Amino acid sequence: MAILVTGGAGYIGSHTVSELLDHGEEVIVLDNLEKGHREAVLAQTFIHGDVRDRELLDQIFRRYDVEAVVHFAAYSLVGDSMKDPLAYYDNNVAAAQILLTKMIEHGVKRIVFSSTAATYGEPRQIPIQETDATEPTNAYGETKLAIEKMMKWCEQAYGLRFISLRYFNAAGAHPDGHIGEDHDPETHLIPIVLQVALGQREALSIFGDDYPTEDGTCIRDYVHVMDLAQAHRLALEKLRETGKSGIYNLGSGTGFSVKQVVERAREITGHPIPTRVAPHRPGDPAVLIASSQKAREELGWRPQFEDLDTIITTAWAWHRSHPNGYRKEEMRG
Ligand SMILES: NC(=O)c1ccc[n+]([C@@H]2O[C@H](COP(=O)([O-])OP(=O)(O)OC[C@H]3O[C@@H](n4cnc5c(N)ncnc54)[C@H](O)[C@@H]3O)[C@@H](O)[C@H]2O)c1
Ligand SMILES: O=c1ccn([C@@H]2O[C@H](COP(=O)(O)OP(=O)(O)O[C@H]3O[C@H](CO)[C@@H](O)[C@H](O)[C@H]3O)[C@@H](O)[C@H]2O)c(=O)[nH]1
Repeated sequence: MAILVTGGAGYIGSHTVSELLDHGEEVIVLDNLEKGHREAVLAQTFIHGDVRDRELLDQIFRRYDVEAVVHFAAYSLVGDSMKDPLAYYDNNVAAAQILLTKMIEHGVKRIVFSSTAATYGEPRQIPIQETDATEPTNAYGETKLAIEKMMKWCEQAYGLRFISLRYFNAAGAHPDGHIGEDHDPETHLIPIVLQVALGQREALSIFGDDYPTEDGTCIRDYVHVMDLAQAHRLALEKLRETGKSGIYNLGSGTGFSVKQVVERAREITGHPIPTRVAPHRPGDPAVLIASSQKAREELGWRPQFEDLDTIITTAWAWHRSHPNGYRKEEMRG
């Protein structure tokens, strides 16, 4: 029996595929490579195609004995989603609707889904718990929440079993150094900070220093990508063993401001990392910090790379050895 991983050529998907392979799972990756990288795909079976391609999904589900789907494929940028929400409804909500339809048609009833802290919006309490109100402040979070609700109704109607993992801010790289984060254009804080340290950018633009936080910059909960990968493996096991659906936060439980991240990166890289203050980015909540107690208790999640220094150190090792991401050899050659 195989696990179908959509978006397995992307950042979190590729690290999760690595984790699943290390634990003896058979993995099939489906990715359209719009954002992902062929070089990041560690699975033996790679299908280059789109989740919205109904015929392709029919072929995949007919040909392979798929036990469960891990669904990463999506658009995932807060700022982008405010400029073009319809693209997010198409690639996130419509794509999930097609995927779920085909899963149900072919009798595949287990899914682990990449959800997000952005489903909560501006939190009413910190740390955020799964039972807290979900009022997204950006279109991206809204699309992920819509998919969670779609899965809930599919459970009632068709017996789908789902685990939705609401990640906070994914960061870091595989400790082996062979895969890491490579988005183009890069918009995420930690890789941008490290690109400044590498001399690829002049300075970091801090999106607002007048938020209601101690130093005025946004606070986020950074969680190591390998810890996210572990949680997906455990979620699959949980679905197999209990058949119980659920929603789980995944974060470290500790928040760091943009300025604090820059400070730690200065220390670790030995580079001054200049910054300048820029306007707020639309859709950004001031503070997002997770309570991940439920994941620890019910999934048995045990993060191994919890502190920010480990996150930045593994990311720095990847960026230094792959200054142009997966295009390293090509650029040199
Ligand atoms: N990076 C984060 O901090 C973060 C936090 C919370 C949730 N998430 C979610 O985790 C998932 C993965 O995020 P990531 O940072 O690895 O992003 P990513 O862009 O690196 O990976 C997404 C992958 O999906 C592929 N893809 C997108 N649309 C597709 C489609 N229609 N058909 C086939 N393939 C398609 C892309 O080519 C890419 O390889 C996303 O669903 C995202 O919303 C990410
Ligand atoms: O050049 C930059 C980039 C980011 N930031 C700030 O840094 C923080 C983190 O930003 P970023 O790394 O872009 O992540 P988020 O916008 O918080 O979103 C990430 O984390 C969310 C969960 O919290 C996920 O849902 C998203 O998919 C993922 O992109 C935010 O306060 C940004 O305003 C800057 O100040 N300057």
